Amino acid sequence: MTELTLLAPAKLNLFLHVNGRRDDGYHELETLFTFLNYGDTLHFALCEQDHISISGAPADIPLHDNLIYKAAQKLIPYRKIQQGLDIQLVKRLPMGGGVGGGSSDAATTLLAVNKLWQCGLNINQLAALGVTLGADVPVFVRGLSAHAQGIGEQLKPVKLPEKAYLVVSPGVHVSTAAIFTHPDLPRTTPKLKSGWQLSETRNDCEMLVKKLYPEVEKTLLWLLKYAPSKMTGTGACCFAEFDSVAAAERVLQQLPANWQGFVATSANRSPAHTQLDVAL
Ligand SMILES: C[C@](O)(CO)[C@H](O)COP(=O)(O)OP(=O)(O)OC[C@H]1O[C@@H](n2ccc(N)nc2=O)[C@H](O)[C@@H]1O
Ligand SMILES: Nc1ncnc2c1ncn2[C@@H]1O[C@H](COP(=O)(O)OP(=O)(O)OP(=O)(O)O)[C@@H](O)[C@H]1O
Repeated sequence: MTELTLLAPAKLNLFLHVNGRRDDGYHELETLFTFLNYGDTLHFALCEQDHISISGAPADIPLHDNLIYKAAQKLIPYRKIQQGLDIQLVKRLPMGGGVGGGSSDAATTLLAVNKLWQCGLNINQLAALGVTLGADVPVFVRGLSAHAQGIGEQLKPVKLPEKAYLVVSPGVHVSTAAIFTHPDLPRTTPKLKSGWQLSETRNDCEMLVKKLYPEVEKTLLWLLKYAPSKMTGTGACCFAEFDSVAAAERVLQQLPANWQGFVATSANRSPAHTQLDVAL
């Protein structure tokens, strides 16, 4: 195999509870991850030059800071093929949107490059490399919708009803680090007890982000007119849940002009994994 094209799907946090702060500054979380059949596309090709090049990346991310580059670098010690990589990125996911775009790009890179360079690492090894790149990377590497604890890396796969989602990006960039270091973030939600229901959950970051970014509050108020809605991750994107793609599309048609949105179905298995199975 010399080339691979894979999706780097979006994730949604169907809820996000902050249970406490650890000594290293990271937060103990409880969250429910699902994947969407929508995301960035990454094309990987082996090349003769021993380099890693990326085309199509947003201009404001220097090559060495790109999580795609960092993920490929992690695999260099394991490669069996002395060839470089030319990577093409089609960026669709809003950055700093809470849909995990950078983390998903990193995970898709680990999955694809592990094959192209014949590294032979298993999923546990790739997830362990992934968490050094970001707390959200392991769920994308493992590729199963999951209930997560720890910093988001302790994953228990769960089967969720597959729904249609309208995801709206209010056009503001929220820094995950800024939210997690803010003094007003609530950090004391108790762990859910067994038998918990989604109706008893929420996104603990939502109130603070709405206060700091009025556009996020406006977006949620607008979506709530049509369907149950929440913010994902630390924002800024918000999502509304529908029983059909057609119902979600009807609301997308009415989206105010200054907001971006997309409709996608959820998936219990990451589309990157499904595509990888087909390619192998
Ligand atoms: C909020 C979520 O999107 C929920 O899925 C993730 O937990 C964030 O995952 P991520 O973007 O991959 O996070 P990282 O790149 O590891 O960290 C970004 C910033 O968020 C903080 N952070 C992240 C995850 C976590 N459990 N506690 C934290 O306090 C980190 O200190 C860091 O300053
Ligand atoms: N390939 C990449 N795609 C997007 N962002 C990247 C990438 N590489 C590095 N980054 C950096 O990571 C930051 C966070 O990007 P990302 O889109 O993952 O945010 P997010 O959706 O809020 O993530 P999360 O939900 O995991 O908090 C960006 O602001 C950017 O500086």
